[in-house]
Amino acid sequence: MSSLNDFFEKVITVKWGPEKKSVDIIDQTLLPNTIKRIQIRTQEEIWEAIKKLRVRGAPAIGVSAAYGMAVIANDIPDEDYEGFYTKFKASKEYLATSRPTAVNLFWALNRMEDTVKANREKPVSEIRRLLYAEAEKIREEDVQISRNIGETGFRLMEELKEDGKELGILTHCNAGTLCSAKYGTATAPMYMALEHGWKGTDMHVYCDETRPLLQGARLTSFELYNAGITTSVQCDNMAALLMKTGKIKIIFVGCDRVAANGDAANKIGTSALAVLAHHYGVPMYICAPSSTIDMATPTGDDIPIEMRDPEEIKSMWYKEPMAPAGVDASFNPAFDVADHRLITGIITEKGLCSAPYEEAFRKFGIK
Ligand SMILES: CSC[C@H]1O[C@H](OP(=O)(O)O)[C@H](O)[C@@H]1O
Repeated sequence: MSSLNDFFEKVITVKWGPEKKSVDIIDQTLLPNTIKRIQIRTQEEIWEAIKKLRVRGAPAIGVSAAYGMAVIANDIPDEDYEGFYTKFKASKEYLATSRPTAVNLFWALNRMEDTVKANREKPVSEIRRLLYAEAEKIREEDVQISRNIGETGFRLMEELKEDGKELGILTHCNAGTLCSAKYGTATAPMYMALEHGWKGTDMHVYCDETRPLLQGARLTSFELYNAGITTSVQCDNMAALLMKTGKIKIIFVGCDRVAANGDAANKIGTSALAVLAHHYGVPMYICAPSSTIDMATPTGDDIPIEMRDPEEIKSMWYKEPMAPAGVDASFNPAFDVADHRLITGIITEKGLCSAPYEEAFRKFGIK
């Protein structure tokens, strides 16, 4: 699978910049037409990259925040612990304000801070080294987490595959390599299918374009096409007819935060997909690294939903604003919550969770 790994290398979301003094990310706002890598170093540059979705997707936000804290810590001049930690914590709390929904951001930042606090007796120079190591550990863990999720998802695909027919799969937004360290979450089953010998034509991935920022059309179809997987894009409002006409046999989506009861926050439109999938009897799976499951959040009603600039609806991707001057876009929530009662299963790296979800999470040791 060298060509696929070559592609993954080309679009790797987060890696060290020169001499590890910056974070090198692919600027996803320019994809698919321009593949441009940028180096970010200061807390302001890292905050802006997350806020503007130059790097995006819960796992990738976590990894980039971890890498970001390592390079920020490297630039803190203080050699005394108190001075170093004070500046470190201020930067950590600043990065935590970049986006509110993806719990991976906070989980990764806390894990970096824990690394500092656990080694307070060591020289600051050693703490800086340990922060780089912890960031790389978070990244390496994400690769294996994706593979585990992918293997479980692939087994579900195998159960549905009919000889000689392409398996119709629907995705929403981008939960692919561009939202993670390598294999993604919702796309990991497709990538594992290729590793298990499936041909790209054994499946057909229908990518919701995913208004307003078009992560599906711009990013997921870009990934899957380059992986040689049959893929097409459709308007979000076409998913119902695809399900009604039997084209979709399974749905895989990512998530930004899963509540303890299994309610899953994901890109806006996911809750509608869950209602449609339940109505048409199409199995729908949330692909969720356990770091995205937040047992401290009881239900989906408690998940903070990021409200973005409504201008993204009116003028993004249009030569001219789509609505008459003076007509404002009403609101622009970046996420909504799929009701746990409509979700067929939640695929974690520890295994497939079925309802009742809180019980299933606890059985897998998810705290
Ligand atoms: C598995 S993370 C992918 C998840 O993140 C996306 O949001 P955004 O592009 O705004 O970062 C979307 O919700 C994806 O499903």
